[in-house]
Parts: sequence; C-alpha cells; structure tokens
Amino acid sequence: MIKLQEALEILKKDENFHEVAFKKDYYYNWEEDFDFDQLSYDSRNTSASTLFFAKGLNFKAEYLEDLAAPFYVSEIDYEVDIPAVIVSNVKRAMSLLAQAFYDYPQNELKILALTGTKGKTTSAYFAKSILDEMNGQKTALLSTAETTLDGKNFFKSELTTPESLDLLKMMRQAVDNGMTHLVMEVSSQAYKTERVYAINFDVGVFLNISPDHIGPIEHPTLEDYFYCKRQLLHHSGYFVANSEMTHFNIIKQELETLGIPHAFYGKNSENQIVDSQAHDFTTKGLVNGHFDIRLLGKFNQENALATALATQHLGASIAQIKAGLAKAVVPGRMEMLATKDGARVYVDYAHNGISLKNLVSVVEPHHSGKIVLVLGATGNKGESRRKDFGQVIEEHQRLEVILTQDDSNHEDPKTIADEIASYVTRPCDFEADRAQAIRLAIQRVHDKDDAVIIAGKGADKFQLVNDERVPYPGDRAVAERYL
Ligand SMILES: CC(=O)N[C@H]1[C@@H](OP(=O)(O)OP(=O)(O)OC[C@H]2O[C@@H](n3ccc(=O)[nH]c3=O)[C@H](O)[C@@H]2O)O[C@H](CO)[C@@H](O)[C@@H]1O[C@H](C)C(=O)N[C@@H](C)C(=O)N[C@H](CCC(=O)O)C(=O)O
Ligand SMILES: Nc1ncnc2c1ncn2[C@@H]1O[C@H](COP(=O)(O)OP(=O)(O)OP(=O)(O)O)[C@@H](O)[C@H]1O
Repeated sequence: MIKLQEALEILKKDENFHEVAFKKDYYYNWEEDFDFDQLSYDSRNTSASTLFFAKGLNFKAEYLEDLAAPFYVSEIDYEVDIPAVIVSNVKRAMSLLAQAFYDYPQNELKILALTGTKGKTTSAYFAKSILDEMNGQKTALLSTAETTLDGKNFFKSELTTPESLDLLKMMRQAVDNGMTHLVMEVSSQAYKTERVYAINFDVGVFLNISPDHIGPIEHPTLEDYFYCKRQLLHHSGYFVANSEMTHFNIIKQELETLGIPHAFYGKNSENQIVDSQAHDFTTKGLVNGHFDIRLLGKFNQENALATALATQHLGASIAQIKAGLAKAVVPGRMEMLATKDGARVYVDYAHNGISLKNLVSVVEPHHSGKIVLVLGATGNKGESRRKDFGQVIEEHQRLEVILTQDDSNHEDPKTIADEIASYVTRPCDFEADRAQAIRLAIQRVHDKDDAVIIAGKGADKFQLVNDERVPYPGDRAVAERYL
C-alpha cells in the first residue's frame, strides 16, 4: 500500500520530482490523496488502484490510452487524460516507491550481494549453502540460474537482478515466508538501470572484472561496466574483494577513503589459499581451515574463499562454512557425468572467452586422450565473444570442436559459427541442432582418458530464437540421453 501524498513526498525528498502534469497544467502540490494497492510497469497488468510507471526504451504512448490506472509516473508528459507524476529518473522513482510500498523488506533480511564478471552464480550457491547451515534453510536466493523465496520452490527469473518493483516484491515475499537471509547477484546492468537504487546490503562481494557485457544494449565501454559494478561498494556495510583483480587499486582506494570495513583475498592479502588440490583446499587468514568442494578448478576455490569471508561476517562458523561448501552444487556449473565406458562429460555455463579458457584449462590436465568441445555463441549480443572463443580454441590445439547453436536469436547460427571458426586455423565441425551436436560429441569419446565439454547453456532450458524462448531440455538432460 502507498498513498499518493507519501509517494510525492518521497520523490521530492530525492530531488526527483518535477511536477504533477494534468490537462496542460502543472502542480507542485496535488490536493487529493489516493490509496494505491498495486505498482506496475506493464499497462496490461493494471487496475483502478494501480500506480503505473511508464518506462523503458520500447515504451509507447499508446500503452496509456486505455490504462486502468488513475495516475502514472514518467519522465515524459504524454498529455493523456490522467495526471502524470513527472520525474527526472523513473527507474529511481520505481525503486524508492517500491521500497515504501513493500515497507522496506530489505531491512528485515540480512543480504549478501555478489558482483563480478564471473562466478556470481557459483558463489551465490556456495553462500546459500553455508547460510542454510547457519539459519536452518532460511536463505532466499536471487540468481541467474534460479530464484527461491522460500527455500523449497525454485524458478528461473527473466533477469539476473530483477526490476526494482519485482525485486522489492520478492524481498517482501521472502520475509513473509520466514526467510532471514537473502543471497543475490547484482549485475552491472542493475546499477546502470537503477534496479537497486538506494538499497543497502549487509555484505557486498566483488569477485573479478574482465571485458564483457559491452555492446549497444549493455555498456558503452569497459570503464562504464566497471564503474557500475563498483557502485555495490558504496551500498555495502562490509565488502569482500579479490586483491588479484584488474584495477584492484581503485577498489582499495575507494574502500579506504570511504571508511567501509572490508576483507581482501588473494595474493598479497591476508586471506589466501595456501594449498589447492582437485577437490579440496586449505586457507589462512580470517577464514582458516581445510575445505572440501565439489566443483573443480582453482577459481571455484577462490569463489568459495570469497563467500566464506562474506558469510563469516554474517555469523557463519568455520564448521558451518565447511559443511556448506562440502554440500554445495550449482546447476549447470561444472557438472560432471560419465558415459558407460567411463569417458567424462562436463556441462558448464562458460559462455565468454575467459570462462571458456578457464574451463578448458581445468579439464585438460585430467584427460590425456581426446577432448571434444561443443560450443556456440549468442546472437545479437556479446558479439566480441566469437573472436575470444576462436582464440581459446586456437590456443588449445587438442580440442576437437563441434560448433552449434546457443541463443542465436535473430542471427543465423551458421554465420555465428563461421565467425568463431575464422579465428581458428584447423577445421571445426558444425551442427545447428544443439542436441545432435551433443550426441555426435559423445559418440566420439571412448574411455576415461577422453572428455566432452559442453559449454555455454549450463542449466538453461530454452534456446532464444527470434526473441522467443523456445523450450530446450538443457545440456545435462540431453547428454544423459546419450551416455
Ligand atoms: C536496459 C534494461 O534494463 N532493460 C530491461 C528493461 O527494459 P526497458 O526498461 O528498456 O523496458 P522495455 O523492455 O523497453 O519495455 C518498455 C516497457 O513497456 C511496457 N509495456 C509493454 C507492452 C505493453 O503493452 N504495455 C507496457 O506497458 C513494458 O512492461 C516495459 O516496462 O526492462 C525489461 C523488463 O521490464 C527487461 O526485459 C529489459 O532487459 C533487457 C532486454 C535485458 O535482457 N537486459 C540484460 C542486458 C540484463 O539486464 N542483464 C543483466 C545480467 C548481466 C550479467 O550477466 O551480468 C541482468 O541483471 O539480468
Ligand atoms: N572466479 C571465476 N573466475 C573465472 N571464471 C569463473 C569464475 N567462477 C566461475 N567461472 C566460470 O564462469 C562461468 C560462469 O560462472 P557463474 O555462472 O558462476 O558466473 P556468473 O558471474 O554468474 O556469470 P554470468 O554473469 O555470465 O551469468 C562458469 O561456468 C565457470 O566456467
């Protein structure tokens, strides 16, 4: 519930309010009050008591023509028959009003927020697993892979970090469901588009930064991408950061200048991994101990150390961290299957150059025989990944490659594949049907020295084609058919 007068006060206080515009006149004060029992940014989902937000690149004035809602909030006066609350920034207005509407649920949860180019989802699952040990399964999760607001029902969200109206609603549901903690991924886009405007987190974690998400609909430059991610630091009560990441210096400067309590991990910091084996590792520093982990790869051990530091700050003991990490599995991240002859099949979400390189480097030492890679690249976004993939394939001459479809959207998968292959000096095969590509790859491996790597979609159960999510069983489910 929110009253019109309360909403106007909030917007004025934030210096976001211009005026109420109605029938070509402007009002600083609007005399009547009104009770709203719904907030919405979709005209198709409004009623006579909805406060509607007109926002977005693809918003059309015609959506306001038959609107059921009595008021709308907007940066533009569309001069329709209902009063418009005109603001400088509609997405900031959405976040602030949603916080008030849902009665500030963020204050009733301990929130751990993760950002970074790679490892957010993995670390989110590690953190949830540890916190669940501590609070008896009362950790809500908002991640790219899955969302849960009660710890029992899981669903896939459209966005990694939801629009503020959805985010605050989900936080309120989590509180109502008895959740005490929330682990969430905060994407750079969330800051760029004000989805988390004026929301503070108990702990923030910054895992790493590398060029990604740079393109027409995301960030214009790496600088902008990095700046957006760094906003998490300004909204965290305690911050954990990787001392080995590129441009670490500015993170250190910012934290120290702003006086934000923090812990660093990695080389030249007090928190380090001192011994690393395939399935376990030892740390020293604030988190001191020996930990078992189900996911291969040193980078996953780094993700684990980051989340151990963050959850420790929220009260987790070393025993709870150990138990949580030992149990944690992450859908579509480094899932390992075996064929009846013992060859291994790795399903992993690696869908940019750096994570593909890491994935291949983790798998290679365990397999002296044949390694077949099944891979595609997305259409109409992340175009630079094609060159990066080609270069990784070129650097790893042992890989036999079957290029295929991966969310090709409006582009032709063959054209995308040809672009990847143009950076490779040996032939790559092409099979447009991803399930067939997986079948062909599995047919080519014979024993435990051999492996198939299926990279890109992880646990996703759709293919994005012409803006539609076409159902797809998922890489693991497809691979299981042919083992
Ligand atoms: C830049 C941005 O924030 N984009 C998101 C945003 O779009 P937008 O605000 O520009 O809105 P729009 O899609 O142009 O639509 C216009 C508005 O008209 C409304 N509408 C539409 C039809 C109608 O009849 N009536 C009506 O009112 C719609 O509800 C919408 O509010 O709001 C939409 C939902 O309301 C999102 O689908 C969209 O995500 C875009 C497409 C997207 O995929 N973004 C990616 C890049 C993203 O944010 N990714 C990050 C993860 C990155 C990472 O992995 O690190 C994420 O957090 O998910
Ligand atoms: N710390 C890390 N450094 C480098 N690569 C990593 C790291 N953690 C995970 N990866 C790789 O990146 C891939 C994506 O991991 P994950 O889904 O956890 O990251 P994410 O940040 O949520 O990714 P995205 O934003 O692309 O959805 C994994 O499949 C793994 O191969």
